[in-house]
Amino acid sequence: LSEFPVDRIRNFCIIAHIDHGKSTLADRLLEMTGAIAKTDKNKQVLDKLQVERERGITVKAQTASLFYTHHGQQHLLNLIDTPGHVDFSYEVSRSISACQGVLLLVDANQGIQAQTVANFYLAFEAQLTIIPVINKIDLKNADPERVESQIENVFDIPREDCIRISAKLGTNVENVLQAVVERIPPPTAIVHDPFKALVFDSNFDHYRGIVANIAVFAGHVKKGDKIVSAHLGKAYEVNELGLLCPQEHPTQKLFAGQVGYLIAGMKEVKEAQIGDTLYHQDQPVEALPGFKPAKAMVFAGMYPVDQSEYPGLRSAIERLTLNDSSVTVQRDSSLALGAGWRLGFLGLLHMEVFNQRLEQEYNASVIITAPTVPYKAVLSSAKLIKNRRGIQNNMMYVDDHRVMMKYLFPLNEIVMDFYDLLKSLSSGYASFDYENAGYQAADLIKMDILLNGRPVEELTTIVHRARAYSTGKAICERLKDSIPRQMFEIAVQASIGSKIIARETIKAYRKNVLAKCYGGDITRKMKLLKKQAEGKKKMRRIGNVEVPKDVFINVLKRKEN
Ligand SMILES: Nc1nc2c(ncn2[C@@H]2O[C@H](COP(=O)(O)OP(=O)(O)OP(=O)(O)O)[C@@H](O)[C@H]2O)c(=O)[nH]1
Repeated sequence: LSEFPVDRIRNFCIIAHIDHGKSTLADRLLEMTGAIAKTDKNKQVLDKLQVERERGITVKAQTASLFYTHHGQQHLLNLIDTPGHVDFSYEVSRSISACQGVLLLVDANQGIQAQTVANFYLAFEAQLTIIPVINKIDLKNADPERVESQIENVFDIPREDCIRISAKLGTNVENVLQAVVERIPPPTAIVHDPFKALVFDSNFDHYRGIVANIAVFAGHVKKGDKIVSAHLGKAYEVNELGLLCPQEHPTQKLFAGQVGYLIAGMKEVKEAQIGDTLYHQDQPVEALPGFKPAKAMVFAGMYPVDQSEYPGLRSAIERLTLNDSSVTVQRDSSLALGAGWRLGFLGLLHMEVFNQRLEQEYNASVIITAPTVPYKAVLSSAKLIKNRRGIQNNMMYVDDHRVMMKYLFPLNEIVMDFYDLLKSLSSGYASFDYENAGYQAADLIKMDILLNGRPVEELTTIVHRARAYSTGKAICERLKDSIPRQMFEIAVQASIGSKIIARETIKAYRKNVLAKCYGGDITRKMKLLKKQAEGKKKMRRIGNVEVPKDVFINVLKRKEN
């Protein structure tokens, strides 16, 4: 690929509420531009991570360069697929910074939802061209008329701008490609200026070191060039670069306006900061503004199951945070668990996904403590919504049937399971998004959970005084259900200071794994014992009690009717 005329380049992403069909539309766009073969097996091709495939959600933004001929002229369209879940909105804002336009995708049946609004404002504030696309018009209950009215009401975009499609069947998807070329402006990149690129994503490859995804804002870069990263001022030689189609496609050069990948002998995670600027060694440029650091909302301790695994886990966490820079990491240590880290996440799903990626991509086994939210402490010594200490702030009608309400909530009330509950109470109709509203004074106390008298650090929580008894009781009951019976009786207690406020008992029981091996087959015996020992690795010892490690998260999820 030689230099591509900048006026025939378009950088865009698809933004939408979760499940409105971004990844499916991306599949169709890839097929129609020949980036991937057209088969019925193309399902969410850009969702490459194992966790994405298992959960059916997009976690990481992915990039693909597509070639599309419009009025006889070849255009280069750089598509960035973005995640829809509220916990991953940081990825959305990063993607947007490399684009000039967005496809705002709305489900023809569900209409505008919480993340549709949040993502719209991200794009709107960045002054991008917004193309409204109404998806799933093939559904029996599709009501594109109504969704167009919502788009007019809420976003002030004329209904004539909307494109009605079915990403699943491919209906009208060609019109989307045309609109991308016709409505979105090309990047304002200048090919003759000195090279300047934004690192908008990076990941660690076991064989090649750090692979940075870059958007070239000016000039060009080629193999063998000496480049500098503005953040550390360190120089590197470019070993490889190319386009993402969506597979890596090595090229000789990358030019202004293009988006691609670059490998330049960066070995350490801190060398490829997301938001960093790259330039030629002999032609320094002013660094780009970079990104606002993501604000962690949920914190949890993370420890190796065995302290000997500490160094391995440290490098796994470092490499994974390179690919997910919204996670904050601080070293921490605990009497019971040894050396570890305190990690900050954007939400609970984010934390679970991070944990799963550590296990799947880095083969790491970790103990994660119960998540907490930040509190500011002063030391001296209605439904669902009323239950969660919510205060209504404002309300706006999206159309006759839908209302958007804003509430002020204590973060700890919504972090664990509010989203799941809201969904089930409203049969899936309600949707939810949040932003930080600052600290507020509240009557909070510290509650400990004890197993046979030993406090379980990971389950210590801060609760509202009025809710201490019911929460303590519920946690004890859930612990009783989730801790397997052991050879002795276990007392499960909740306490405030020295006062016990709830108690459950787990009866004794002996699990003899050898019971089924009648005779003396020693290898079989060893196998079973080894299996049991491996099972125990997933356990954490508190005093003499073995606790399965997933208990720590599950126990704190509330179940309300
Ligand atoms: N009937 C119908 N179903 C569709 C259409 N487009 C997508 N879907 C379905 O909607 C579901 C969600 O689609 P995805 O493409 O995974 O949605 P997404 O917005 O990428 O979801 P996240 O990446 O998790 O945010 C899948 O089951 C798709 O098959 C469509 O045009 N018609």
